[in-house]
Amino acid sequence: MANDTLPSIAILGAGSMGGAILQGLVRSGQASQVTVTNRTSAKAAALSELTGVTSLSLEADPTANVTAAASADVILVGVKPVLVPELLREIAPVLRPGTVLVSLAAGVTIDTFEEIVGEGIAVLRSMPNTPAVVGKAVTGVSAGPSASSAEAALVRRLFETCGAVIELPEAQIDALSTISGSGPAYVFLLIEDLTEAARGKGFSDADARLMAEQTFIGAAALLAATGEDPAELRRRVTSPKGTTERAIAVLQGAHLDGVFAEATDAALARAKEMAAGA
Ligand SMILES: NC(=O)C1=CN([C@@H]2O[C@H](COP(=O)(O)OP(=O)(O)OC[C@H]3O[C@@H](n4cnc5c(N)ncnc54)[C@H](O)[C@@H]3O)[C@@H](O)[C@H]2O)C=CC1
Ligand SMILES: O=C(O)[C@@H]1CCC=N1
Repeated sequence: MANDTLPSIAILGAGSMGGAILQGLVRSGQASQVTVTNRTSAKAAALSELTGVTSLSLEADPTANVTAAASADVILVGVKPVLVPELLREIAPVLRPGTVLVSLAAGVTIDTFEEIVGEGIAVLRSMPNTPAVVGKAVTGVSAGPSASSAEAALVRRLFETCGAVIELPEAQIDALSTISGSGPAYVFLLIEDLTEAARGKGFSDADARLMAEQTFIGAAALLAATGEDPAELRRRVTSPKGTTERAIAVLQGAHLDGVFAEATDAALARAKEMAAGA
């Protein structure tokens, strides 16, 4: 329905994250017009097959970012954090009053955006994650002082095409990033390590992958379908005096909770370094 379609969108730097959002958006059927940019023509070609997507490369057209930004109502900035200021300086001259500018970048503040693009442009900061590809992202969104509540609602709607949205103050977005932004990588690491444990018990690569991966997929689907507390679902696997109990004791003895606290603290410290320009 026309009312459900989103205004025109540009994704500048449609790599792992920008490309995941692109796929979620296209999958939702709510994107009317999306233009994406990448450095190389090969990357651009890979995205040009998607319905309703115009895919440009800097290799073929060095003004691609300016072209894409000039035609969009909402611009997602998906380049690496270190490249953000240069990209903003490049597009600033073609931004129109009412353009909504959304950062995907870790550790780049709304202040940095506003300083470069000036007044009249609504700036919001987001922290999505790659399950956006399948519409199962978690995205944190912080609206800057320049963004109206209608603009914040529009950005929320855009990210809801890719999954769940949490609105939060900018002061908390780096902390959210350490959980859900980076989180898929933690899950994949656990899957890799469980697969390795299966290989170590003599299973073929194919069987080891199947048993580890399908266990994660099945457990996540069970959690989603039942809405039960994970601790309760764990209890249902852990028979008293049984085998799981021994394995859980080892994992808890290794202080997995402390390891996660330490890992997420390290990610948070890195976000602060990045915001300071390191
Ligand atoms: N990968 C992830 O899971 C997440 C990444 N982010 C943020 O997303 C941003 C991008 O990260 P990734 O997607 O992982 O990196 P990536 O390297 O996969 O994607 C960046 C893309 O930008 C393109 N690019 C480089 N220079 C460009 C330019 N001047 N103009 C247009 N395109 C250009 C490259 O072709 C590349 O495809 C970062 O700021 C990161 O902090 C945020 C949340 C999660
Ligand atoms: O690793 C990074 O810096 C980005 C932000 C969260 C996930 N990937």
